[in-house]
Amino acid sequence: VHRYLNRQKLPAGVRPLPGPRGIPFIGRVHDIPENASWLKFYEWSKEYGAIYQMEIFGTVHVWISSEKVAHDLLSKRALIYSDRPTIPNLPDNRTSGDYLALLGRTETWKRQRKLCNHLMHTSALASLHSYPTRERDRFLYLMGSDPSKYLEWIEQFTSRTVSRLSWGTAKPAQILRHTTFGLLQTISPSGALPNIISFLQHVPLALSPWKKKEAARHALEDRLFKANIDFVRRSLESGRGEESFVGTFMKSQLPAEGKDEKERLKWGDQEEAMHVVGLMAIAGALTIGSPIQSYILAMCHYPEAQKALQEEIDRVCEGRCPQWEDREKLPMLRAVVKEVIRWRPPVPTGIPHAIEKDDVYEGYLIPKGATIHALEWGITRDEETYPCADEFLPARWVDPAYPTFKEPLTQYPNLNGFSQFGFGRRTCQGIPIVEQDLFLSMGGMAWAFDIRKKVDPVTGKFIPVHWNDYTPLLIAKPCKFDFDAIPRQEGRMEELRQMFDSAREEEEQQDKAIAMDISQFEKDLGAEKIYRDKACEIRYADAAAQSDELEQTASEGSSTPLEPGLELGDSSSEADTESDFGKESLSTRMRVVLDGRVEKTLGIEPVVSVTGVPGAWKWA
Ligand code: HEM
Repeated sequence: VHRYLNRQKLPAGVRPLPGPRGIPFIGRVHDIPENASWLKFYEWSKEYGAIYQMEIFGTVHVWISSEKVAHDLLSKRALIYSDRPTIPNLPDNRTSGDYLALLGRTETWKRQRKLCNHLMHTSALASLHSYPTRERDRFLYLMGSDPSKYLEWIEQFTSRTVSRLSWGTAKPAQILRHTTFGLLQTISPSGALPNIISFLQHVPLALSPWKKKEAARHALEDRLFKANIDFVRRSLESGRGEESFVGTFMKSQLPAEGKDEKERLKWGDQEEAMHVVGLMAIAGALTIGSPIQSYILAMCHYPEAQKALQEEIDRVCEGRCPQWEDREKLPMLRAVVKEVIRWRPPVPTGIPHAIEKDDVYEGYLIPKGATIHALEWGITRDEETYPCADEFLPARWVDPAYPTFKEPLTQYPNLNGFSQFGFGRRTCQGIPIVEQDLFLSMGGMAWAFDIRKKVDPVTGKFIPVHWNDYTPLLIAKPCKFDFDAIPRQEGRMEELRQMFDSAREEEEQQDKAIAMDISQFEKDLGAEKIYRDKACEIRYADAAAQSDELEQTASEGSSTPLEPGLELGDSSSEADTESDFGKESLSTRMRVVLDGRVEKTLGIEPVVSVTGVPGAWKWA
């Protein structure tokens, strides 16, 4: 009926957009695959064109697979294309002010966007950039110690870095991971049924498993953000705290001589800053792991690209690990960063916009209220802009033979204005963080390791690595695969260990000055999860110190002494990664090993008593 009435209203010469015809009422929901839906949307673009529409449960969805069309509409006509659709599983997303990226085009959104921009530029680029470097140093050593746990190390790297940037401490990182991956499920089309069958949003709380789960998750997130704000306030009062986004906000609120009162209060109140910084932390914890994982996947399939990158790093850095200050001299590293994002877009279906008024584009009607998707996957497959689009080809950014080449190479390629960060007034505000985290982590891995497919010890052949199996949520990440990360030179692990130790010492010094107490969250996640981060660190540091001994004991079989340290149950090592979120089976097995004997098998309670407050851990 909706379609029929709309057709009656079309002015002369205006047609509805082409697209796959749907079944009455449900539309086209039946043949959207649960996995890699972007491939299906892209396939339809081949049939119906760079802009087409389809209906799902009465809502018109418009899919755009061309950068030009996306710019024509989302950037040039931003006045009417900058709203966000309602997310059925989070129906107050447009008004509540909790998540800036999901807010409708309201005054709250405008104010929050300005604050986010202000915080990013006043603090991230100035004094905070030692955090990503320190966390990168820590990450490289953990990767080298046990590459099979790469998902855990990457998630620790991204969530710890963004926690430190946001609140000046890495302590909230584990809980942030937990609440953030829950939010991703809440908002993803394939994460919760009401997002597809939208009338399910009207099921009352008492009967809706999705609403109950989201309410519990949100309550935990709220407590975490309040505790973080409280910690930053105490840090500032004590004069011993570290720099952070929230710290920058609080300082801007302080009255000072000569400071105009209107200027002082223009960024909104503390509650609002809490949500803006919270969203920045959520975005950082959610997204940056995707390209880091895709980098490893690319290196498994393109060893020659890895060689070219290593050649540049070795030549420019003369044997040392690349630093952020080297960026002008490392165009190939910047090209690899950009190409990873193009090759495997982290947000392949884009974050949808909503249109506020009927519009006509090249004779086609785009109806008011439609959900508009810039299909990032499709945009990156455009052969005119990206010849051999399916290939991982960093040279396209630094070789004049390709259409994407741009000079000067001291500045380009970079991520500013890249289609993969969206369009118009809603473009991503996290690019400075993304650029730095990826430059440091990918550059560090290329310097430290040869990444390659694992060799099967029986057949002597490479174990196959998938080409394009990705997780189905809004932020897509490669499904787990096996690979080797082999230190490139003798002594490199020792160098990594020293970098790790110095990062850890620095953090311990900071914690000694003032540490955040996260014990109030033990009952929410279990102490094991919260403190695992610290425990892994100690275990791996100890393990490396005795690497010779370890090699020996491994060859001697099970009767040999165990190495000292804290052992975590196998399933716990990845229990909090995105793919495992929501599974209730948390391993609580922890063993303390001293003098080669199991001293104690610990559950949640004893762990607390052994570790004490985080930061006060002492290995006896
Ligand atoms: C690889 C990492 C990332 C990718 C690929 C990415 C991509 C995107 C995309 C596609 C959008 C939607 C743009 C649109 O609607 O047109 C977006 C929005 C946003 N991103 Fe990112 N992002 C990343 C990391 C980050 C980080 C680390 C932050 C931290 C500050 C961040 C903050 C934001 C914000 C605040 C918005 C919402 C802007 C608005 O709605 O007004 N992003 N991002």
